[in-house]
Amino acid sequence: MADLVHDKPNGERVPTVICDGVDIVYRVNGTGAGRGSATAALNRILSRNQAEKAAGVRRVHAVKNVCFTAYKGEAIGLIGTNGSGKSTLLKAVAGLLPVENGKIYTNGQPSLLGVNAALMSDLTGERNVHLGGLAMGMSREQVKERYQDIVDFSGINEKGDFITLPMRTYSSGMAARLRFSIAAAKDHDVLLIDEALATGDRSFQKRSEDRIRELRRHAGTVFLVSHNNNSIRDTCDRVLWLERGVLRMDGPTEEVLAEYEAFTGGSDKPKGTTAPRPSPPAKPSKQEQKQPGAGKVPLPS
Ligand SMILES: Nc1ncnc2c1ncn2[C@@H]1O[C@H](COP(=O)(O)OP(=O)(O)OP(=O)(O)O)[C@@H](O)[C@H]1O
Repeated sequence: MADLVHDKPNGERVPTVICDGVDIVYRVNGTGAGRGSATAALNRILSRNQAEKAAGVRRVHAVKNVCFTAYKGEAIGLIGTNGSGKSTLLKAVAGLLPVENGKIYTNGQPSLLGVNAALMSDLTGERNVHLGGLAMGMSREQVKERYQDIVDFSGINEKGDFITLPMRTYSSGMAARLRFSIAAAKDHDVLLIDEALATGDRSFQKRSEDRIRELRRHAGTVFLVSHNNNSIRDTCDRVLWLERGVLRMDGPTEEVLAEYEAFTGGSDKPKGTTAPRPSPPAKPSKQEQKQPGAGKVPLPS
């Protein structure tokens, strides 16, 4: 990953993430074919692809030739039906997955906040706030200073003194709220949020959305993966729509959501899931037209 320029005094938009022709491929071992030393010997003389085939490695091409540029101050929604590559792309931007082809450039440190982000279930919420804060790069003093705000934001203590109980006693929603609150306590250069808003009650979602807006004001870039189109509407001004690993559309939230909702019939499942149907034509947005490679790409059949 390369570092980009930090600030432009002439008011030009500052890029924070550039994805340039990114392909991401998972390799799944143990899908049945050859084993043992004969295979190992064969692997040495075959090309990588042939060797993987011989060893029973299945390739899952999760993200295909994705190009976009994100700028400081943007909140970008990532949408698409199940298995379309949203989480995979987010992990790659966070630097947690290698790319097969292409490049990802980031300006500043990306932080991935997933609902599965690891906190220690045997430790109390309080300890997790401290450890989580340190793990995100806050100093001890900063964590101490922000501790009460984090707990208040999470709402964990609204129904009793839960913060001093081990996290294994929390409901999944409570745990997800605490994770979000810890991550949101810091100003991030690039904050990547995977479904965090899907958990928690409406008032917590509202607080989270407000906090995302605040993070944007502090000049970061926020990516939000969500199946909740209303959260995307309330939070994001730009949306990337991935379908079967391909960037299908990149543009203003309303334009992209309108096409997406026509495609899915308003829900997250494409209409007529029993038989494949041709997708409706979607116009590239003005923004897409300006950004090479960020336009609509035909889906593979
Ligand atoms: N660890 C993995 N190993 C192999 N294949 C994987 C792995 N993780 C994801 N995939 C595959 O990659 C593709 C994209 O998955 P991904 O989780 O990125 O989709 P998604 O859009 O985030 O889905 P969802 O909306 O259901 O969370 C899917 O085909 C999935 O089966």
